[in-house]
Amino acid sequence: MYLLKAEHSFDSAHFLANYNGKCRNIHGHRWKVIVEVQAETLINEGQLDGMVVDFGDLKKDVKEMVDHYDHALIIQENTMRRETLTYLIEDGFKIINVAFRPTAENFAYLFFKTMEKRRYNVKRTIVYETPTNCATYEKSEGKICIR
Ligand SMILES: Nc1nc2c(c(=O)[nH]1)N=C([C@H](O)[C@H](O)COP(=O)(O)OP(=O)(O)OP(=O)(O)O)CN2
Ligand SMILES: [Zn+2]
Repeated sequence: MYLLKAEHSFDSAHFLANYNGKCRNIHGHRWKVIVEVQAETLINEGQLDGMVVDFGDLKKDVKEMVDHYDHALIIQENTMRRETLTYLIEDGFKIINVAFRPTAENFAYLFFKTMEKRRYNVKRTIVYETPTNCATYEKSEGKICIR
């Protein structure tokens, strides 16, 4: 099995609503995202001969995906007063509403699914929220139950 990795980072702020601790406050991270794609065989012709996928294409797609969140305030829907949100938007802040709690786990899942939609055979995605905290999402091996 061949495994390729691409990595990109973005800076953004978030907060965890209904969290009993310091992370309930708006705070920022440099999020590091690692995407691993896999293949059993290599392409054996043309420009991509000997490759799973061109690193350049993979890196470009990972960058494009994460750049959307760069220098934004990421807010879970309905966790901020409508007026506050309106003022922030009116004052020109980059706000991204998400339907999920913005945890490393949920971002790992989101990035996994996004890369799958882009037709990559994704093995796993890893999201570092801090240099030492990361969450991984990976396809679990299908279990066959024989009775
Ligand atoms: N399983 C998860 N737990 C937490 C998440 C998460 O995404 N998944 N996120 C947070 C907060 O966003 C927080 O920013 C990170 O927590 P923490 O480890 O406290 O980060 P610090 O680097 O600030 O820790 P210090 O050791 O105090 O420096 C919380 N939990
Ligand atoms: Zn955080």
